Amino acid sequence: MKLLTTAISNAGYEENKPAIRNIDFSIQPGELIGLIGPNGAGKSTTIKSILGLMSFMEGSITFKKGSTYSYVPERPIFYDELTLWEHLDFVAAVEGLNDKEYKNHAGMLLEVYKLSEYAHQLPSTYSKGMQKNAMLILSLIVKPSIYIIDEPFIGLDPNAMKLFLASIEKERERGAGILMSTHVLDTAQKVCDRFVMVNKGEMAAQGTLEEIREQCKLPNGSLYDCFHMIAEGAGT
Ligand SMILES: Nc1ncnc2c1ncn2[C@@H]1O[C@H](COP(=O)(O)OP(=O)(O)OP(=O)(O)O)[C@@H](O)[C@H]1O
Repeated sequence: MKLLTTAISNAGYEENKPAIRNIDFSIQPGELIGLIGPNGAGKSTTIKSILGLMSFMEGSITFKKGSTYSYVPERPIFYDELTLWEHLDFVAAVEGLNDKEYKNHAGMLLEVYKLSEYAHQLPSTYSKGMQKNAMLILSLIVKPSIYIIDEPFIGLDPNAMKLFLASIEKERERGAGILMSTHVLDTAQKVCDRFVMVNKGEMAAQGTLEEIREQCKLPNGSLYDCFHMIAEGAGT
């Protein structure tokens, strides 16, 4: 039972100028997939294709019937004039969440992420890490089937990183599937079930670390070694 299947023949920003080609993978319930690749490889373009934001795309993106998703962008985006609680109320209204349930859930998340005392302030007054956590809370209260998370680790202190990993672990146990793009390879190696490695707009390797190692012919390599092999076309 797949939550999401991508079969992107090509996608780009201008007609007949594909930025990515042949990106085919799927996400199962409870899986955490790492989308890995050097700068400019096509990770964001892959995410934009899944979100239906590319002007030019051939192929298909198939969500399991009834699936919902939350997208967590790398750089948080907020409404200038709404406090965090007002953002939470807004998301709850749009998603039709049960009032009492979401308020309890949001209160608990604000407590965990140490944002309770800031919840009635504008997120624009928060630090970068606080903004990132606020954005995450807004996605968590929806309890979607799928999370699409762009570079979650940048700007998080070690404690916030631990909290983030605990939150996504809980969501996986609930059966959510997660696609996460990141450059933080040592953490990705520890937490992801499978990887999709893109390079120069194409899928260079995919699978478990074991499968990626085989595809890169680096039987004992780390994810970083495999990344380096693919990005530079070099050995370890
Ligand atoms: N808005 C845009 N208009 C035109 N070309 C773009 C645009 N955004 C990205 N590209 C091109 O698409 C290709 C893939 O870029 P993409 O942003 O998907 O890479 P990425 O893997 O997310 O990189 P990074 O790790 O640096 O964020 C690059 O050649 C880039 O120049």
